[in-house]
Formats: sequence, C-alpha cells, structure tokens
Amino acid sequence: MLQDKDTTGSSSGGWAEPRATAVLVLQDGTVLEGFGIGAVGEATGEVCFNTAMTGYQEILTDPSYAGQIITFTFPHIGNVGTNEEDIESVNAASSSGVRGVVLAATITEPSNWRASRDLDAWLKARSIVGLSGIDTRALTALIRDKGMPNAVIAHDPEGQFDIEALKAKAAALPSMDGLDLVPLVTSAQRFDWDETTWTRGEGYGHQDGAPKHHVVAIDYGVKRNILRLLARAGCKVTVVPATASAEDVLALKPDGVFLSNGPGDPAATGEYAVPVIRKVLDEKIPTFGICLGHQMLSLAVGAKTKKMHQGHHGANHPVKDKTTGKVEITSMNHGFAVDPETLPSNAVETHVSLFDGSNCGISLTDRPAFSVQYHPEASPGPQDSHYLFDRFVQLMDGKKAKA
Ligand SMILES: NC(=O)CC[C@H](N)C(=O)O
Repeated sequence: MLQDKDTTGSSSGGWAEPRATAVLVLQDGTVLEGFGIGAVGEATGEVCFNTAMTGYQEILTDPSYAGQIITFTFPHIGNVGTNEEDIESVNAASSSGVRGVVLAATITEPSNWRASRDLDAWLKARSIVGLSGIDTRALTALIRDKGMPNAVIAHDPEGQFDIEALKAKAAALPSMDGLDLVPLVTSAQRFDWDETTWTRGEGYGHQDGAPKHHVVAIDYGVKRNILRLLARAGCKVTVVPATASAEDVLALKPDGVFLSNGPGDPAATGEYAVPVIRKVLDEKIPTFGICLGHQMLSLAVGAKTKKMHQGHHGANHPVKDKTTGKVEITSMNHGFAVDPETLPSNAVETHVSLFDGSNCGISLTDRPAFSVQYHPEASPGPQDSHYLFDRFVQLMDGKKAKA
C-alpha cells in the first residue's frame, strides 16, 4: 500500500490512488510499492535493516554494504542532506557499495549548515536506486521473521514494471552465503594515508610530526574514519589492495598490520586473504582486525564463520569487553559471525554482544593479534579516539621494546 499523497501530478483532484514509481520485489514474491528516489533503473541485493538514527551518509558509503539493499528503520532519513566530507569509501569503485535504499518518509528539504546537496540528488549521482513511502516497520518485522531476503528494487518515473519478471529475477539471485564481494570495492593500487580526525571550523586534519609506527592496512573495503584514527594514533599508514601478497606486505616492513572491514562472505574472501594473514602472524607482527578483518583473523587461526539470521546493522548494539567487564554501545554492520565454539585454544573470546551473545572479538595468546566484530571508529562517543586503537599502538610499542 502506498502511504503518501499523490505526487504523480494526477489531474483527478488528488483522490486517485497514486501510481507507484518504485517497487521492491522480494525473493518470496512479496511486492512493496512506493515512490522512486535516487537513480532510475533496477538493482539487486540482500535486504537488511539498519536501526541507526543518524549517520545515513556514512552508512550509504560504507563499502561493507556492497551487494545489499538497506531499509532504514528510522523513518526520517535525508533531513540534514549530504555533504562532500562524510564519505566513508576511499575510492570511486566503492561507490558501488550499497545497491539500493528503502525509506519510510519522503525526503524533505535538507536543513543543515554542512549540507551541499539533498539526499535524492546525491543518491542519483551515486547510482543508488531508492524507494520511499512504504511501511518499513512491516518490512523489518518480515526480515526478523524470515531472515534477510534477496530482492530487486526498481525505479521508473513512468511506473511501468513487469512484476512477474522482477519476481523471477529476485528468486534467481544467489545467496550472500559464499559470495566474495571484496574485489568490487578494494583499491586498485597502494596509497599512503595521513588524514586525521575532524574538528569544527577546521575540517579534517593532517598528521604533523614524525609518525611512531608504520601500519600496513589491507583494504577489503576500508572506511576512511578507521584510517583517520590510525593516523591520529601516530601511525604512518600504507593502504594495500586485498590482492597484495604476503611478500608485498612484508616488503613494506610494517610495525603493524591492519585488517579492514568489507562486504560479502568472509569464508569466500578468506580463500586468498587467510594465507597472507597466516604469514603475517608467523612473523609475529602486531595485527588488528575490524569486522570482516575480525572474521578473517578468526578464519586464519582455524575458526569458522556462519551466516546470521538478520545480522546486526545499527548504532546501538551493546558489546561487553570481557577483559574489563565494561559495556560499550557500538556501531555494527555484519551479516556473518564467528562461531565461538570453533575458536582454537590460542584464541580467547574478548568481546560478546549483549543482544544475542554472539562473538564480537578475539585476542590470540601466542601472537600479538586481536580483532573486533564492531566498528569502534563509528561507535557513539568521542569520534577522535578509541581504546582499541591505543591497544594496537601498545602492541607495536611492546614489539619494538623487545627488539
Ligand atoms: N562491516 C563488515 O566488515 C561486514 C563483514 C561481513 N561482510 C559481514 O557481513 O558479516
């Protein structure tokens, strides 16, 4: 059912049923009709719901969402427009992150001093197909009942849809289970990063003074704010593509290796990433992983990952650090999880989700390596530092002190 007023310019006095200009067709044949926003055309992906109330631009530019369509549970998305700065992907290829977006309310005029473009035009420029005006609460409830469905989202200003063909297309899409999507978003070339965090009136800063440690960040779909926090913590950062070999990484003589977040099934990406990570671990190089990086560090020590029913996507996920007993409200975006039952004896579970008890972090006992499932660089709280980045620096300090 359409839930908004007639915006189609119908001359029938406004009483006619407004024509749908976008549809979301799920793999089970469910058809949701709404108003088209963003790019015109069709996109396919797995539908997940995100519960964050702010940060939609960062979410929509997170390369970890490649191959997915996001439905926001917060109804008013777009009110503060978009700007040129709050983009998380590091390269143009990463604009092919999220494929589609589903909103409850119509996008309003942007109201924010930093806004340079309204969300609708911005979505169009980034080729993201969108739909607004549906009951996103019902869609979220459906995902909670049945798991994340594959779907086709289609936007046509003329409202011409071949629903049967879209149903067939949605039903034929491959499951996210087994998909390696990192090649869609990783950087093609190595590059250096020295941008630090944002301050009002000054924007993003740049590293000043000699960096203390050299970190090689393997880019499976890295987010800018992770790189900024590494730079701010005093690291010279070299970002390498996901296809870099262990020799490429070791030739850079890193004091530490960072394993980034990224899209798709970790087990599929692990096929080429795991051998590289194992060699880095053999060299006893301090290693820190976030999200997909956490899953791949776990795979590298022999643990297994599994697909989740609905995943965790939002900014209010409580996570307990078992080493300190402290609970942190975190930002998350994952549809796979490490099975803690499969962790070997040299991997200790350090963090757990207080929503469902799922694994959210490990630390190795025989190597200077640890990782977390959540996004510390995007979690509520001070945006320019996080204790896990300090922990990584301490590991690198310790390694140097021993040498
Ligand atoms: N944010 C991420 O790195 C996501 C990791 C992985 N693609 C998952 O869905 O679980």
